[in-house]
Amino acid sequence: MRKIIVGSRRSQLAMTQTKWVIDQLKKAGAQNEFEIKEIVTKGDQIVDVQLSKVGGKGLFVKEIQQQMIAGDIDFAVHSMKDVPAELPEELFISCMPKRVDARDVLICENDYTLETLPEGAVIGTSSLRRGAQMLAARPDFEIQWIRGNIDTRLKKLETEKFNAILLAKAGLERMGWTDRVDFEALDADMMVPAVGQGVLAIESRKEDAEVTAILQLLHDDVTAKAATAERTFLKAIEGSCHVPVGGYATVDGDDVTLTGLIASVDGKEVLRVTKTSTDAVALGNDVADDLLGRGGREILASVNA
Ligand SMILES: NCc1[nH]cc(CCC(=O)O)c1CC(=O)O
Repeated sequence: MRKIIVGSRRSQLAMTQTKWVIDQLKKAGAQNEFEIKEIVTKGDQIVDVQLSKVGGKGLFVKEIQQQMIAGDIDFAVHSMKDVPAELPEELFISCMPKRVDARDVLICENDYTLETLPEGAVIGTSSLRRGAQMLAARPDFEIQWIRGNIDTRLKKLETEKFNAILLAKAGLERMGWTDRVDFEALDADMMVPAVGQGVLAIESRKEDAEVTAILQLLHDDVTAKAATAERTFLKAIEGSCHVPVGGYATVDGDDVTLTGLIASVDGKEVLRVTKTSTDAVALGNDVADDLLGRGGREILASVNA
């Protein structure tokens, strides 16, 4: 029986996700031996810089992809959110396990809530999307950049000037920390989640039929349909990580409903479009076209200028 080598970033979240996938594969009947190979990516080495300024999310996956193409690892578990729209020719997302809660959460100091946070409260986030939507709801807030893994950010809430921080609920859940911290889940209408948030994307080589078959054990079609709509949307607007962009799809029977969002960094302009279709790809493109036509193009141009 072939031993499967699984590449993983060294971060706590990445290792937890990778171990979870291996565990689930075994529970679903995979007989193989799995070995985790830790990979330290450029993205992991850079701290305290706003990520969009140093090359963006792709930093976390590029080196993993290179090792996969070279055959040094057989698959890797990514947060879908961190996977760029375009993959290398040799690779594909062969499995998306069932999505967890896609919403963002607000974690406040001193038992504050979104309602009771004082005027001018300092909110920590590393996401332009979260910052812009927060400012749209509460223009008096001050957004401050915060980086580091989830644990580091939670510590910074205690030790630094932040009154609250914003995180993905999925990260807290996967770490098993939903009991450790008090959080307020933000409605997806008020805070449109990031494309792919809450989804795990397992990447492998297209030609590796054996690994593809094993990973199918965990694949969830509903999740894949929603992720397809969201990622088609993201690709169609050619959104970079320099622009606040969100996309969130839900599936009900054959229907997919997608909300796309483009906002200015200061949250003064927020464009949102929601549409439903049975065709996830057509829907992603349709929502993108609509948003671009309604002023999204101008926002993107002004940020990229
Ligand atoms: N940007 C980092 C990142 N990448 C994936 C998650 C966890 C959420 C997910 O899997 O979608 C997080 C943490 C966060 O955004 O709070």
